[in-house]
Amino acid sequence: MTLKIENLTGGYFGTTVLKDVDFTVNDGELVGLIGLNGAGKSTTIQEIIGLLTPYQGQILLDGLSIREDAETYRKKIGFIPEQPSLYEELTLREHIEVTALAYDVAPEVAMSRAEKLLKTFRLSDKLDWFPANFSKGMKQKVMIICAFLTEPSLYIIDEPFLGLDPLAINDLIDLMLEMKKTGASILMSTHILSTAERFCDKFIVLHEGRVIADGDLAALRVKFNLPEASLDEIYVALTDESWQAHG
Ligand SMILES: Nc1ncnc2c1ncn2[C@@H]1O[C@H](COP(=O)(O)OP(=O)(O)OP(=O)(O)O)[C@@H](O)[C@H]1O
Repeated sequence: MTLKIENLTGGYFGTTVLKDVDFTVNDGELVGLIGLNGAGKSTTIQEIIGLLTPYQGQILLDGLSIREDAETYRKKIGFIPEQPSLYEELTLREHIEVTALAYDVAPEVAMSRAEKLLKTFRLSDKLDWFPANFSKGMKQKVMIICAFLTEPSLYIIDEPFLGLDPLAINDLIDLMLEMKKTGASILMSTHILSTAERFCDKFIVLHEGRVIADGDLAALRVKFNLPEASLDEIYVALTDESWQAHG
C-alpha cells in the first residue's frame, strides 16, 4: 500500500493549519510523524482518514482518493486514535463483531484473529465486559485489537504509546513489525523519539504545518550536518528558531 500526500493545504473552518504538505509512505514502511505540540500531526491524520477535506492538493491510497470511492478508501485504513472512543452499551465481544461487520471481515475470521490479539494484550477473560468501564490503557488495547483484526493495508496510529504499560508497548511494536512484514504500511505520530528512532524506517518532521524534514536517520544527519546525532538531538536542532531563521 502506498499513501501519497501531494501538496496538501488544509485545516479547520477558517483556519489553515497544513501548508503544502507533501510526503509518501511506501509499501511495508513504518513512518514516524513527529513535531511539537500544535505542529499539525493530528490534523494531517484527520485529513488522511477523511474527517477533514483538503483545501488544496490530494491524498491517494494506492492511487485512490476518498472522493472516487469513499467506502473502498476507508476500508483500507485501520485507525487508532489518541483518545479511545468506545460504545458505552457494547461489550468487548460486540465491539469485535461490529468492527468485523464494518470492515466486511467474516465473523469467524474476526473472532479467530481477535483471540490471538486478546491473548497478546491479556484481555481474553474480558470478552463479556463493557470496555467503557476499562482503564485508559485497557481501552487503548481494545482500539488496537479492533484496528488490527481488520488487517488493513494502512495503519494510522496517533500517539500509540500514551497510557500503555511497557509490556503492551512491546507487544504493539511486535505487532506493527509483523504487519509491516506482510506489506502493510504504518504512519505513526509520536513524541517518543527514542522508540521512533529504533523502529521507524523514516520520519516526517512537521513544524507549524509544514514538512521541514523527510527521510531516515542517516539522511537527516547528513542533511542537517549533525553526524552521530540522535533523532532527539536532530529534532531539537530542527525546531530551533534560530536555525529556522538562518537555515
Ligand atoms: N478543531 C479545531 N478547530 C480549529 N483549530 C484546530 C482544531 N484542532 C486543532 N486545531 C489547531 O490546529 C493546529 C494543529 O493542531 P494538531 O492537533 O494537528 O497538532 P498536533 O501536532 O497533533 O499536536 P499535539 O502534539 O499537541 O497532539 C493547532 O494550532 C490547533 O490549535
